Formats: sequence, C-alpha cells, structure tokens
Amino acid sequence: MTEAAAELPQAPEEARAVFGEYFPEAVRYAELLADAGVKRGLIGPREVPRLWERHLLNCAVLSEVVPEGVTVCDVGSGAGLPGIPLALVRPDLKITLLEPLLRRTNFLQEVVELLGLDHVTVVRGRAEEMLGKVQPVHVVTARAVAPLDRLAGWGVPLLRPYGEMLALKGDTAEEELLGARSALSKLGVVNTSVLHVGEGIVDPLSTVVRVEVGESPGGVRFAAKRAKAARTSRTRRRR
Ligand SMILES: C[S@@+](CC[C@H](N)C(=O)[O-])C[C@H]1O[C@@H](n2cnc3c(N)ncnc32)[C@H](O)[C@@H]1O
Repeated sequence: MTEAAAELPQAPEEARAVFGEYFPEAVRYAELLADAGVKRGLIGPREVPRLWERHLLNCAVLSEVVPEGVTVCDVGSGAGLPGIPLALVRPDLKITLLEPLLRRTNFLQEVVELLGLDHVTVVRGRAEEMLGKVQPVHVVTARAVAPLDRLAGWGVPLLRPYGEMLALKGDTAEEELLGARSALSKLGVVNTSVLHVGEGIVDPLSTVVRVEVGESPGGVRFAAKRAKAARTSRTRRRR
C-alpha cells in the first residue's frame, strides 16, 4: 500500500445509505483511486483524506436529478467522476465515460471490469470530435472539465432533442451561467437552472447547473451544418 492509500479514511455512514447494495464496490473504487489513481497521477495525494465527501458522495448525489432509465455521457470523466459513483447508485442508466487521455481510459476500463459495471462503456476521445461517433444521449454530465460556455459547446451537441446537460460546479455557478447566456442560446438551450443536491448527505450541498435543450441541440451550429450539407448535395445533383 502507498503512503497516500494509507490516508484513505473509513467510509462515512452516509456512504452506506447512498450506495446501498453497491457499497462494497464503492469502497473498492475509493481504494483504487487512493492507490493506483494516485500512483498513476490521476488524482492528487492530498485528495485521498477527502475522497468520500468531496468526490464519491459529492458526485453520487447527482443521481437525484438524473431521470430514470436514460442514456448518459460523462464528458471528461478523468478517473471516473462523476460517472463511476453515478453508475454505482444507478444501475438503470446506460453510461458512457468519455475521456481523451489513454492513461485515464486505461484506468477507467480497469475499474469498470473490476467492479463489474456492465452498464458502463469507456470511450476515448474529445467531446468536440464525437459528433456522429457516439449515439446522442439524454443526459451529459461533467465536473471540472471547462468553463460553462466551452463545456456547453462540447456537451450540448451530444444531446438528443429535449436532453439536458448537468454540470457539477462550485460557487461560481450563477456567474458562469450568466456569462454563458449568449453561447447557450446559440446552442439551442431553452432552459437553465442552478440546483443544490445532496441534502443530509453532503455539506456543502453539490451545485449543479442544468442546461436543457429543445428540439434542436447544437442549435445554430447544427442548422448551419445542415444547410451547408443541403447546398452541397444540390450542387452535386446539378452537375
Ligand atoms: C480536471 S479533470 C476532471 C476529471 C473529472 N471529471 C473529475 O471531476 O475529477 C478534466 C478532464 O477533462 C478531460 N478533457 C479535457 N478536454 C476535454 C475534451 N475536449 N473532451 C473531453 N474531455 C476533456 C481531461 O482529459 C481531464 O481528464
């Protein structure tokens, strides 16, 4: 065991309640993060003493706002946050962990296999290069990937019509939302809100920015692409 792994505290009582029958898998995941995760530079050693509260539980409570039985893409999953805790509490979801770095996708694949998470798939790639390569999803999740306007530019085009992006954010959530307003409306976003989840489980509560799209996720950019494709095919037909 590494020095960092020895710092992993016992799981708090809340974790038993939140992870239920998957509590042993959650403990295994915490151990993997604290050991291999730190050794391979996927998580800082200083995070180990607060892995439960700040990472596993903080992410698992996102489940409160994810609809039942939907498809989810966790953009920039890193070492599996929030995707893995969400998968542990929600076997009804079909989750794709999207991550560009090989070192991280290798770790994610190992975790998925070790924990027997048959409803989770690991895909290596950058979100903005995934259009047409992954099936559009009902929900995009993300934590600590990019400022909201950039994140929305990557995540919203991956959504199905009437889908939503749920971004775990810190204290700057309202501010980021305000600053991203124009970018969001160009992407076809029809509704935004800031939610606080995890009452009785995490303190402070986890802050989630919810961004909902209408019929046309990707908005203007998609519309422009479609118009260009139509023009090209008309030109080809005329030749
Ligand atoms: C700070 S880490 C956060 C990881 C994890 N979400 C967490 O909360 O611990 C940011 C992650 O986003 C990934 N990332 C950066 N740009 C990306 C992009 N364009 N598409 C998908 N993932 C990206 C990085 O490789 C990295 O794993």
